[in-house]
Amino acid sequence: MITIDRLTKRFDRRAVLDELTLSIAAGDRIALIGSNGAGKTTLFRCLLGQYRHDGRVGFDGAGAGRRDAGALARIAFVPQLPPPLRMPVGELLGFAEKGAGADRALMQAIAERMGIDLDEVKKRPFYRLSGGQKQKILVTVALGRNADLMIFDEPSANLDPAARAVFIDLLAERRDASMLIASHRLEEVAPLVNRVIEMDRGRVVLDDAVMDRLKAGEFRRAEIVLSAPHAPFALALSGWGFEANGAGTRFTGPVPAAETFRFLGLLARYGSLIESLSLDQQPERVN
Ligand SMILES: Nc1ncnc2c1ncn2[C@@H]1O[C@H](COP(=O)(O)OP(=O)(O)OP(=O)(O)O)[C@@H](O)[C@H]1O
Repeated sequence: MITIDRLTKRFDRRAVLDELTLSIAAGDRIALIGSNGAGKTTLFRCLLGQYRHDGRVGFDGAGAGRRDAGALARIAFVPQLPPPLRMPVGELLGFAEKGAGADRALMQAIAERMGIDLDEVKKRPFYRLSGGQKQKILVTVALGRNADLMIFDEPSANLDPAARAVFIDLLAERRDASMLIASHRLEEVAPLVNRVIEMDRGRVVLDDAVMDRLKAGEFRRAEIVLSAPHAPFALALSGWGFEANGAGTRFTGPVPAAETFRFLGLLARYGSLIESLSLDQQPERVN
């Protein structure tokens, strides 16, 4: 669907994307991870034709390097920072409907589930809404139509926990859609994706089509060594059925293969305590 070939973007001569090469196929549901400043947003902006760049971005193999309006219209994008739109929300929804083929009834239903009343906010200028309300409207617009690819840049950052859970459900209901989701909460988006791409300093450092390989009923054996005992960590791991040594510094146990990312997401919270971690590559069956 999209082929990115040696994409380089410089700001003030500094390469923020550095010969990045990647292809995205229909049906890919990608979690894009990487530390602050890794280049995720810049990649999206290049994909969407908002930045000039070196290298090529091709859609559907048609004239690599060319992006016509038609190709871009097939992408729904929810930015990390909502644009400062002065137009009333009702007008924005009208544009989505008439200009981008969004379905009014579907948007209404999505907004309701996200916990925002469209009738109540339709007269208000978009930029006057709260951060979470803006995000809910942008998600409503993005999910209110049948885009070929949905790109979300930290979509749940401003959402309250209830809306975040609904948002994840809404995405899970679109199992067949292609998605590219930048998130610092891998554990949250892991159940939605079939591919994880990690960026570091403008390059792809990991590209793993993992989830489809993971079969229900397979486990990986993990061993974690801490620099010091830590009661909250021990409690969290006991919930996963892990055993601890007497000193409370070495933990071993099974990780359901399909939950690998959720498990690693949990460990990430205790990163500074972890001295070593091993996770068997070969899944084993536990009866
Ligand atoms: N318009 C710009 N002008 C100059 N530098 C920029 C511009 N936009 C981004 N950068 C720089 O490019 C680098 C990558 O930024 P980018 O927003 O793509 O990172 P990111 O991976 O999305 O980060 P985060 O996880 O914090 O959202 C950063 O060092 C940032 O300061």
